[in-house]
Amino acid sequence: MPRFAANLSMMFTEVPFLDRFDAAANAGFTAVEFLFPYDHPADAVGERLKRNGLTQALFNLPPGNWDAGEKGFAALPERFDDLKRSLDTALPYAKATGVKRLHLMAGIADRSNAKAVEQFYKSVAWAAEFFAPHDLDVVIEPINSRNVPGYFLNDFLFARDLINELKIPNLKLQFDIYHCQIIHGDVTMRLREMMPITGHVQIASIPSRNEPDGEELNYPFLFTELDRLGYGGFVGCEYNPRGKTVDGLGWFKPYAGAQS
Ligand SMILES: O=C(O)C(=O)CO
Repeated sequence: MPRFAANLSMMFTEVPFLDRFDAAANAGFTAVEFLFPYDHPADAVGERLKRNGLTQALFNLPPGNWDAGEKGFAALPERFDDLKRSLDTALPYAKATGVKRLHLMAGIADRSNAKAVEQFYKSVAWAAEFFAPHDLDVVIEPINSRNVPGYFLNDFLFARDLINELKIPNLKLQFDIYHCQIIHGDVTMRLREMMPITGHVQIASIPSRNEPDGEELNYPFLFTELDRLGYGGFVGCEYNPRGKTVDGLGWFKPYAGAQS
């Protein structure tokens, strides 16, 4: 049965960030993920996690100025120094939370620009090698162009080829089923193909990005498929609740008893 991680950047936003750990644990989650913890001291984040007996499944490396539209630097040659600094910033948070994987964001850049492609390969390899001695994986995630216009990494096949080409053991794919369905469709066949390189999975309904309980995809089927494929990682609930977070957890009830 999949082990679900509540995404605390999108779920439980009824309460302040640090209180969302308590809320997720009270709702039956044993793991959490979020986008960025950097507004809070690493120790405070680690303390909330441990107090609630939660596992940190994932978080993102610093993206630059998110509110100004920055979405990471990995494909931006002129921001390589910022990228290197972002790895140092994330490390204390990784240590405080015990997380085992970090999402490296690509940034807004044109994939037909050879310099951006070259820089992305370089940054990805640099980050993976930086984190390897700390027993941390780096994951890269294709994101659909409707949610993030201009995002460099908007193609699962490009990500797959890069991972297979670089052959860096701690470099993996973040397979967000929501993005895959919007970009390519044929989600089950792509999960089957890409499972060997997948380090993290995320979910949301399509097209609304709400609870995974209806709309375009049959999630109970996909959860069984993840089990059948032997996926032992986390399934991040990266969705915007339609109303109050707890009111939308009907989909989670059949799985809540088996989350330890
Ligand atoms: O936008 C997304 O899907 C993300 O996971 C950003 O990290």
